Amino acid sequence: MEQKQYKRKIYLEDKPRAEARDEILAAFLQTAEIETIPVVDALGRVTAEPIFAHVSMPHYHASAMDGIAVVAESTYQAHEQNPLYLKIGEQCCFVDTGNAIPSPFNAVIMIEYVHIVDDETIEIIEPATPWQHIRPIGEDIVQEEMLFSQGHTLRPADLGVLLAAQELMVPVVKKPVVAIIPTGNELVEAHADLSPGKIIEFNGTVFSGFVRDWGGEPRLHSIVKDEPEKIKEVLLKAAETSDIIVINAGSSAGRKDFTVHIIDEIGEVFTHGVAARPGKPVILGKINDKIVVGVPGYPVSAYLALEWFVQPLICKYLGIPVPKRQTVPVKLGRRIVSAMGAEDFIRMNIGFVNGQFVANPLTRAAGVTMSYVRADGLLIVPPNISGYEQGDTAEVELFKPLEEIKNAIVFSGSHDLTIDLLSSHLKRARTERKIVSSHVGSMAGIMAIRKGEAHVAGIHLLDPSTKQYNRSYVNKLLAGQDVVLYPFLKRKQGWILPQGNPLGIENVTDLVRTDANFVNRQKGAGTRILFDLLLDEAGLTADEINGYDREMFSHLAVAAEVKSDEHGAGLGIYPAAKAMGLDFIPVADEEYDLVMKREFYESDSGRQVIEIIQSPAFKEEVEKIGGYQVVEHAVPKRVTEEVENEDV
Ligand SMILES: Nc1nc2c(c(=O)[nH]1)N[C@H]1C(S)=C(S)[C@@H](COP(=O)(O)OP(=O)(O)OC[C@H]3O[C@@H](n4cnc5c(N)ncnc54)[C@H](O)[C@@H]3O)O[C@H]1N2
Ligand code: MOO
Repeated sequence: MEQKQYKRKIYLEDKPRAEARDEILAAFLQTAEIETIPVVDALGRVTAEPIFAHVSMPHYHASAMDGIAVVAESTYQAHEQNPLYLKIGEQCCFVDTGNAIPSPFNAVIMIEYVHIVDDETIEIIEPATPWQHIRPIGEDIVQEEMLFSQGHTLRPADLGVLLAAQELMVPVVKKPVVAIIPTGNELVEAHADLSPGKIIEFNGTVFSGFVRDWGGEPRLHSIVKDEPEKIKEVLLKAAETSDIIVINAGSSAGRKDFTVHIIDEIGEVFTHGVAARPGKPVILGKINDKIVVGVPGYPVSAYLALEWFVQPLICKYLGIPVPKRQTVPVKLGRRIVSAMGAEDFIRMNIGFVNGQFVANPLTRAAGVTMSYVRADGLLIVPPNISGYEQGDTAEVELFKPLEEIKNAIVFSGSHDLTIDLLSSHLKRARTERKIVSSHVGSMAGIMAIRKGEAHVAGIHLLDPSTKQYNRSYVNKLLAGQDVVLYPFLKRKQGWILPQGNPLGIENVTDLVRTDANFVNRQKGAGTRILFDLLLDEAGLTADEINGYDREMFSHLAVAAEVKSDEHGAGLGIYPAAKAMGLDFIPVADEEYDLVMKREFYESDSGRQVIEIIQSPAFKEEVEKIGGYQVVEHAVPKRVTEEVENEDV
């Protein structure tokens, strides 16, 4: 088949998000269909009509207590000094909670206040009032009463009410069918063999989850190749069989991004590009009166665009308001820059430190799904401001319950595998506490403690002048603060080398001798400081090292680089080498310690962290990783006292 040539679309619009949304909402004319389904299947569904009770509850006068049923008026003389004797079966009868009250009785006396004299007689010393301890007909639900109006989302207790009122079937709004079409020649199924350029298709599954959560019925199409005729065919089919169409990727300016042209050809395009980042290259249009939402390929952009445009469509169809997230004011731990003219959606970590919520941005790259997965909330920077200064207060939409955020232990500084282990041990201990960590490096971790933005920081900073780890930095940067430096781990730092060490590298001089392609760490990283010290000790300079300027931000990234290069070499921790199947030659024992404010250290959370660290189970697991040793019987030292005595 001959393929039509489409011109690349280079410039996108910057339409305000609300305007773009209102346009498609106005054009979305699907009338909701109604279906009548069994109540037992109706959880989360939206009522399509008002629902009235078929029967009352209770539908008879029922005893509310275990006891005896009496005629109230016949008990009025009963008194402590004047006990009244009633004949069982004639003047009273036994009833249990829920039993029907036989005629002519009209009150129940609880069994605790009844003295059973013999098989035929009971004695009471207090009168009963009419209808006491009786649930009259319709106490709960009256026949013909309106139980729910239309547009009500059914919750578990609502289903109980419907069954109790003998409403067995319930008319609900049919779930709008949302076609989800992943496109792209590069996409493969998750089980496929991977080669560079191949991308696992996962957006479709994420979209399906969102659609289901919002009350729609997802229909996930198999991967469609970047062939205009094929895409056209699938879109036209979807327009016949679904209420809303979502097409993924091909929304931008790439050579194969022709979705917009296709929609334009077989339908109408309202919008191509909204003033929001990420998520800008959205396409909104319609095909045969069905709204089509073209969401960008990058996952985070896609999730956001789906929430902006598909959720409101589903809610409109169901006749319910778009749910809003709870918001909370937070202090910003970092400066946030935002381009004017567009909204910025920034995923944030939020912690509760020193009585206030502190939030830090996660990466803003739209391809990093973990930034969405890890986020506690979303900061939406309006289009008319250029960002916030560090320390400013801003409102953040919450992804999680506030309580969960309040219970989080905010971990900053340099990340280490063992912190994830610590986190999982906290979970195993079934506490409500958990660790949220932002990996900012040792120096920034100390600063976070200083500014009261983190509870604990992991640090490994070698002081070249003293050749000691951590202490001098804490003394200097946290002078005058009541903090604890907790010796935590010794971890092996060493040369990370290709398998079999083809260049025969054993020390820093060998790097120069063999002209190896060194992979460095970023400035401020503990490993970088160690490397500089090794250079210095060997009397070498940075410009003698091939690759000194090639900076990676993690041990694993260094190992990954070394793995891809026969002549590569890096410095890092053993587990990174092990993870990539590389050789490792130990160079030094690095001290990875924890810094925390004394207030935290002495709090329940702090104590629990220390308890776990000192537990044999934790130590064993850490040491099993290899290259680690937990500092035995680590006793916290009072840094403050030393600080006070030191000239800093
Ligand atoms: N020259 C320009 N290039 C790009 C622009 C631009 O304005 N000018 N915009 C960038 C932005 S912003 C975004 S967002 C993306 C949007 O790209 P497309 O919608 O055209 O999508 P693709 O290029 O096909 O894919 C991008 C990327 O997304 C991932 N992806 C795609 N589909 C899936 C899927 N089903 N499951 C998982 N992941 C998926 C994948 O990593 C793709 O590489 O364009 C920028 N470029
Ligand atoms: O704006 Mo794109 O949507 O950053 O990722």
